[in-house]
Order: sequence, then structure tokens, then C-alpha cells
Amino acid sequence: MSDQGFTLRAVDLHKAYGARQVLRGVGFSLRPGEIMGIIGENGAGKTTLLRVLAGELKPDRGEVVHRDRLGYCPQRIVVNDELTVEQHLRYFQCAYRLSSLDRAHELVERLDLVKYRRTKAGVLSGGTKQKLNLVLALMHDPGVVLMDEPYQGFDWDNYLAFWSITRELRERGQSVLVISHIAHDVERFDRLRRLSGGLVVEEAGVGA
Ligand SMILES: Nc1ncnc2c1ncn2[C@@H]1O[C@H](COP(=O)(O)OP(=O)(O)OP(=O)(O)O)[C@@H](O)[C@H]1O
Repeated sequence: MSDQGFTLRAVDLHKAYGARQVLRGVGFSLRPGEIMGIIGENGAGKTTLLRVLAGELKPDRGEVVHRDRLGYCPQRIVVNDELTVEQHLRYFQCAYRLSSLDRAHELVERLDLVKYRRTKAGVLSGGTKQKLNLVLALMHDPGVVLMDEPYQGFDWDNYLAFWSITRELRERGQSVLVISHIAHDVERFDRLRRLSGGLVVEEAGVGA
């Protein structure tokens, strides 16, 4: 693949926790305008991989290459219980140095969060907090979005809204990586891979 052909590339990633070797040479590339899924059993190392890709965790060996801004939706919800939804948007507006909250407000509307704008995150349901988590990962229009079990706790309408937003990202040429213990709808992914034995491998019968 040429240097222009990817938005994010993982090169020979290794990561161990003490004697527990979790990543053993992960390598793959994410193409522009692609929705890629990586699935794996509980404990396979999916969250570890995503944290390494996001720069939250340093690999023992190997590197992550990307040129565009990353959006990162971690499994562990990072919202502050004392802040309202709107206060979160303003806080992240500063962090991302955004001139406007137009995109954030559009996402809030799409994910049916308008009625919670003045509600503190601490009293939101798990699924609603997860939606806020998603808005915070997408509101700066990142070129590459990394998501760890992003639709966990979503009801059906929000699950569909999630995929509608994700497809739009793809149409704009943005890349999306979703990791999950299970792929509910394999046809929604352009490529599906499996994290197994510390490596990202082809998923039998799926993807190019
Ligand atoms: N901070 C840590 N310190 C020590 N071991 C860890 C740490 N984080 C994860 N592990 C171990 O590394 C392995 C991979 O964990 P990880 O959370 O990456 O897997 P996962 O595929 O995301 O699992 P799940 O589907 O259950 O969320 C597990 O054996 C886990 O116990």
C-alpha cells in the first residue's frame, strides 16, 4: 500500500503487562473512508490495542502512524458527573480549540440528547452517557475515529443513528475503527478482522 493509502497504520505493535504478552506484532492499515471492525474474545486485547492506537498506552515495540486528528471513544466513559451535557461540550470546545459548537449540537440532536443539555452527567443513564461519550469523540470532525464497543447500551433507534452517523463519516472520507467482542451486523463493515493470539488476522469468510 502506498504512503497515501492509509489514514492510520499500526506497525508491529507489541504490548505486555508483566509476563502477560497481549499484543505480539499487530500490523494493519486503515484506509480513507473505510469502516473497519476488529473483533475478539473477552481478554483478547482489544482495549489494549485501541489504547495503544490512541496514544494512551505506549507500546513495548512498534509504532502507530497517523496524519490526521484522532477521535477516541473509549470503553470506559470519561465524562465528569458534575458537569452538564452542555458544559462538557464547552469544555471540549476549548480542548479541541473549536470556533463553534455547530457540529457538536448537530450530533446532540441526532443522538436525541437535546433534552439532557442542562442535565448533569452523573444522573444520566449508562446508554445516555455513552452517547455523550460518542459526541465528545466526534465533535471536532476527526479524520480517524477509534471506538471501543461504541454502541454498548444503545437502544435500537440510537444504534441506527450511530450507524447513520458512521456511514456519513465514511462518505466524507473519514476512517472509522470499531472494536467489539461481537460484530452484530457484519455487512455494516467494509472490512472485518479478528484479534487473536496477539495478532490481527483475517476473519474467515468476511472482508477484502
Ligand atoms: N492495566 C493492566 N494491567 C495488567 N493486565 C491488564 C491490564 N489491562 C488489561 N490487562 C490484561 O490484558 C488482557 C487483555 O485485556 P483487554 O482489556 O485489552 O482485553 P479485551 O479484549 O478488551 O477484553 P474485553 O472484551 O473483556 O473488554 C487481559 O488478560 C487483561 O486482564
